Amino acid sequence: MSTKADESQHPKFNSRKVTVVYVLGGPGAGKGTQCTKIAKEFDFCHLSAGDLLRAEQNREGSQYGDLIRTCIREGTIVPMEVTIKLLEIAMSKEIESRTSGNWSNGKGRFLIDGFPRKMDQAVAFDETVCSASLVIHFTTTEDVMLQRLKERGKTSGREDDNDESIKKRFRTHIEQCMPVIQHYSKLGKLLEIDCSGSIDDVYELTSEAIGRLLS
Ligand SMILES: Nc1ncnc2c1ncn2[C@@H]1O[C@H](COP(=O)(O)OP(=O)(O)O)[C@@H](O)[C@H]1O
Ligand SMILES: O=c1ccn([C@@H]2O[C@H](COP(=O)(O)OP(=O)(O)O)[C@@H](O)[C@H]2O)c(=O)[nH]1
Ligand SMILES: [Mg+2]
Repeated sequence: MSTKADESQHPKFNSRKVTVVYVLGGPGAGKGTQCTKIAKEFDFCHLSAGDLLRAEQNREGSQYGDLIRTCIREGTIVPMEVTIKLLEIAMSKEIESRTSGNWSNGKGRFLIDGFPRKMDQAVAFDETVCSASLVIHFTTTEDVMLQRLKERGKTSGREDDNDESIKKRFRTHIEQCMPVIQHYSKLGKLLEIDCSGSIDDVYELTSEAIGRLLS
């Protein structure tokens, strides 16, 4: 994978054709869980930035494997060029592969889960790939997130679902991700959803918001 900038006109996807929803929230808030459900009901493509990074980390021949592994373990943010390129490639592939229904004529709907987590990524993605239509922020306490991560850690096999990494990820969320959330709040694109309740309760609120966006 090369991160060399291409020379096409920016942004790559027109936000009137391609609907992008960023899904943010602290580690363990339930972003992935809600995105999976929304993608099924509303014909969105769910792209988890973390999953794309983990796949790139494990890809034979990747020049970014060690960098990604270190960032994930330390709970820091991988340089934006890497993550943006992975997302852009995944979006292009999905649009090319779908030719009917909501996706005809190069249209598309994407839930971008766990991205952008830092201001530089937010500005660069909006300007060069696609401007987000909506930003969902799942909010709850660190205690709730910690319990969920501990439970997930029993089976996830993730190198960052341990006490030390979790502490660092909480700090990164406050220091790097909260400014992104404030940025979208100022732009009037932010929707905060309390995710303290059950998966079904949170889904009810989330699906209502997506329904409004698409209506
Ligand atoms: N509303 C909820 N109530 C209880 N557990 C939840 C809820 N949402 C998600 N979980 C569980 O918490 C863990 C973290 O959820 P996940 O979707 O992976 O969060 P994130 O992607 O934000 O880190 C998973 O084990 C998931 O099954
Ligand atoms: O845009 C992103 C998204 C994720 N990550 C890294 O990937 C890790 C795991 O992200 P993921 O979204 O999978 O974690 P979750 O919040 O779902 O637990 C983060 O802590 C970061 O180190 C990153 O660098 N940039
Ligand atoms: Mg996740």
